[in-house]
Amino acid sequence: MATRPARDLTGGVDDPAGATTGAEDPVRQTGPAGTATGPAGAAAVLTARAVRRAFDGRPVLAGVDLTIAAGEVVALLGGSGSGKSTLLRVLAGLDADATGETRLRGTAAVVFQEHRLLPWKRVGDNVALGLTGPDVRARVDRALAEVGLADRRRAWPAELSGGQAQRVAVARALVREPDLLLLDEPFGALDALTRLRMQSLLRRLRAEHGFAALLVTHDVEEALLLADRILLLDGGVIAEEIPVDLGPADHRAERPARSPDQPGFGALRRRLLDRLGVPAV
Ligand SMILES: Nc1ncnc2c1ncn2[C@@H]1O[C@H](COP(=O)(O)OP(=O)(O)OP(=O)(O)O)[C@@H](O)[C@H]1O
Repeated sequence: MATRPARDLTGGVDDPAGATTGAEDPVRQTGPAGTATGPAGAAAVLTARAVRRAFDGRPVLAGVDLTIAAGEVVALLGGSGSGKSTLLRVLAGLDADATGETRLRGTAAVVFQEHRLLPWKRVGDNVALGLTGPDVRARVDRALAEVGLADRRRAWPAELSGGQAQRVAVARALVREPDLLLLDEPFGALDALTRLRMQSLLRRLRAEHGFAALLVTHDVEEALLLADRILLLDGGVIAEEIPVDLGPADHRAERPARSPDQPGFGALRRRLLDRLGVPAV
């Protein structure tokens, strides 16, 4: 039984700028989230219950439950093939074959590891895809300025570096003023320095816009620096929930408020790596 989703999911796979979930989607998507609350007592921006997905009869998601509070940054960790991307696609409304229930309050936008820009459209037109209204140009300009690319509106995607293209992908998500950003390894393909810059950009944008985020990452350190909470996906379920008890991530700060050198960081890092089966070196 499907209900019409009260959500506007954009930046998706099939239509990078305008993917909205269909009414036929068997994941029951309802909204608004009503009285559901997240762990901190804040209203939930996303609630998922009993999400299941199998491929060729093999269950990958076997009853995932999760809640993300408004403004909360949650990292999703798990071994390779544990189903992180599958879960993110389901939550984004991009998987018609999953079952369960998701509730989104507001708007979500997705950023993938690959920028997924349309090569035949200029940067500004990529960001504007699917938007309507008299102020589209102004919104696009603002979003590009926020990611530091105000001067690249008329560039072609092929003229951009990997990091710049990923910034455009972030602008394309941002311009939709999302309540929730779904990030699937968004910096995974970037070199280490660019990755740090993108993490810093994400922190600044999060501070300015207050969106919640679900960040799929392989990088335990990235999760510990950015997230309020870490979810571990294992055996098709959220096997563990780890509050990041290292002080607030404070996304407003110029520099990361947390550091790998601070007390407790190493122990938490080791615990997560152990949990992921990564041997100590
Ligand atoms: N379209 C598909 N058809 C068949 N199997 C799939 C499909 N998509 C994902 N799978 C399988 O589901 C499992 C989970 O894949 P998924 O990409 O969600 O894992 P992941 O945790 O994101 O992995 P990684 O960390 O390596 O990116 C894998 O075994 C994968 O082969």
